[in-house]
Amino acid sequence: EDHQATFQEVMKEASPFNFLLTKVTGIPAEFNNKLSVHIKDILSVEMGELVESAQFNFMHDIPWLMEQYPAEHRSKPLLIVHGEERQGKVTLHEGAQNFPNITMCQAKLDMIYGTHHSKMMLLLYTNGLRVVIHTANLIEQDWYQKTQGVWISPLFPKLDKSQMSSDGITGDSITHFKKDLVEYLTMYKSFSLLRWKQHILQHDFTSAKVFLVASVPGRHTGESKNKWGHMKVRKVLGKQGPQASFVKNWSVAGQFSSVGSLGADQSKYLCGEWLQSMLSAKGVGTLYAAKDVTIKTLKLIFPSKENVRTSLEGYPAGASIPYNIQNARKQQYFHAFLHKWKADKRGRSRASPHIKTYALLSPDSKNAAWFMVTSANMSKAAWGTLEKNGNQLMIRSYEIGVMFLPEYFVDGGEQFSLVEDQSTEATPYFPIPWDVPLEPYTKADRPWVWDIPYTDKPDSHGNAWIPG
Ligand SMILES: CNc1ccc(C(=O)O)c(C(=O)O)c1
Repeated sequence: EDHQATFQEVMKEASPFNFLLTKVTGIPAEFNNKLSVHIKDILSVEMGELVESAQFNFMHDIPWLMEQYPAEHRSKPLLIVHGEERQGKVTLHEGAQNFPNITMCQAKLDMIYGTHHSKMMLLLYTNGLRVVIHTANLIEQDWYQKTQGVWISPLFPKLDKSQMSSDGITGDSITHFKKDLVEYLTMYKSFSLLRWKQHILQHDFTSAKVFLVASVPGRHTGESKNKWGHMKVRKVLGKQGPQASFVKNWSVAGQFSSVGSLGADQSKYLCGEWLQSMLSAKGVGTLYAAKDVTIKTLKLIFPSKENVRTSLEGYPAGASIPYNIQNARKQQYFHAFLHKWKADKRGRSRASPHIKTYALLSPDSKNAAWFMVTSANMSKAAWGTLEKNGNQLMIRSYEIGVMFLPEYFVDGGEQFSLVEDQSTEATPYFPIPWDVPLEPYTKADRPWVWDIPYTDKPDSHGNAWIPG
């Protein structure tokens, strides 16, 4: 229907998961009315009267970003948290020079090839604080015709002084979201984020039902090894995840928009380390030994060349899917796990995915034991790689995401339904972005690779792709 859902209606419908997709230009209105938001909705006065905000991201078009705030919010203090250096930093500061309300925070990138990839908004209102964790850069192109994910926290009310304790963290939830977010911000060792750490400490996060899954650059050892990247996932799933007996022959789904170098064969990193964390469960360490992993155990969703060619943007969508031929050539084994991007249910099969999501799927793909939306692509830089005989987790980039576990939304909950009309009170429907069952690549399909030419078939705008 063409009725434009108000943002309050959208947020009501989104509860309790508050996991939405960005609106897409050029698809039928019904798909933009259902669990969809634009950045202007997130920053609107309807969400609260803004006092100040912080925008963590990889790419910031500051004049465009300022336009997304309503006029009455454009003079409020805004902290831009970025990882730009050298000329990139100069260009970013130039974009901010006309806005006296803007302060810059350059995240330290001590590990070579690391990026400040985290995408998060901290929104302080007169009546509380909200956290938004998402997957879109702060540039118009990322909010136009792509599939992007957005988690919008509940409004966290201010703690009154009596509830504050001098030591430790008050007003946290059983998922320790507040404590983990404070620890994440602390890792920046930045004075401007100290202010935001205080704001967070002063608010009541007891309604936060998600787990924070983040990455910070460094070589993490001891207890810190399990605080970040895929080892955080391993810890959460091992302690609070599904019962191993319940998910014995379930499959890990991984959906992402870029791929790093994963090593010479699957038994090393992909199945030997990363998947071992994703397959973790209560009761046993992990569900499968690397040698037992088959294409039934690991289902990866990554745009094929055809997905990109026929997308709303055409081949230029591929400029945001930086999988290079050098890595693709070295890891042909990876392509055996690949499935097409398909999102008919959400009207987004042609909205090229920039979202990154992960899940544990039942054998019939009708249920999930957990779901994650994050900035982290399929790479060692993002998730970390174990070194020193497994005693150290080396991470290059900042990443941030949230994980949904059923029992934190439904008492005794064990699974989410992925099929809306088969959901029940005990098995609530979780609005995943992509279609199930997943569709494997055909023999003719190839993963999108961004640095080779495609002149055989024109894209949806009649153009070829000839990288510079
Ligand atoms: C090297 N830089 C990037 C690589 C991949 C991505 C992605 O999210 O897929 C992004 C980004 O868009 O933040 C940057």
